[in-house]
Amino acid sequence: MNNQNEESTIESSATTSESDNFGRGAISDGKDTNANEVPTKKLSNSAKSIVIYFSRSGHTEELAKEISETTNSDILELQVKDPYPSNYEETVDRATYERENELYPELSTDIPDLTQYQTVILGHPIWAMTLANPMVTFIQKYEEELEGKVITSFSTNAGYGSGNTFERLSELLPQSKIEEVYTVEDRNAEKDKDNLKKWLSDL
Ligand SMILES: Cc1cc2nc3c(=O)[nH]c(=O)nc-3n(C[C@H](O)[C@H](O)[C@H](O)COP(=O)(O)O)c2cc1C
Repeated sequence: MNNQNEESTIESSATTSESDNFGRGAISDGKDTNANEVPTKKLSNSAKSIVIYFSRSGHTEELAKEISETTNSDILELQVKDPYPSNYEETVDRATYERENELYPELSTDIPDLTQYQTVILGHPIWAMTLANPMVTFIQKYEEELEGKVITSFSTNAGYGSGNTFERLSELLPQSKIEEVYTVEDRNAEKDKDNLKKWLSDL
């Protein structure tokens, strides 16, 4: 099944209502990258790892903060210059157009010097069974800076898993060491702490 069909499957088969804010109902609620609030950023001189994430409706962001705290990693939230609409369907339409035309969105985030980090932990939602578009922008732009580093990713999804995340990371970052990825259905993140812990301990 190709990505487009997978995405359509999410759209048509999702059973969530807008009100529970998961899966198809995951509206951009003003608490994430579309907000006017200050983006998450904690950078130190000493950390050996950094969490760099994009989140549209807040689920990946929660996980990002937890992972950064647990691993004593620095943390940086990516924002796009032109925020995605709060409406889910409109976001899907825009994301599909961007992906199909390889017009990944411009970021507005200043990226720090990544030299000090041995490990870069990327966080993103799953869009069309792959990395959300803004993460592709980041990786393509900073491929050289990520060379030689250990790279892994965590993601939240609407129940369909991580898709081709690992393969896509390996393809985009051929000079990095890609570790096993972690993904969780957004509504189950709270219940999946044992798996998260295990994944982190294997890093
Ligand atoms: C444009 C778009 C495409 C999506 N495609 C998928 C998908 O292919 N598979 C899936 O399981 N979830 C998909 N989702 C659902 C999100 O991955 C899920 O709601 C995620 O938790 C959102 O993370 P966030 O709150 O950090 O933005 C999609 C959501 C959007 C907005």
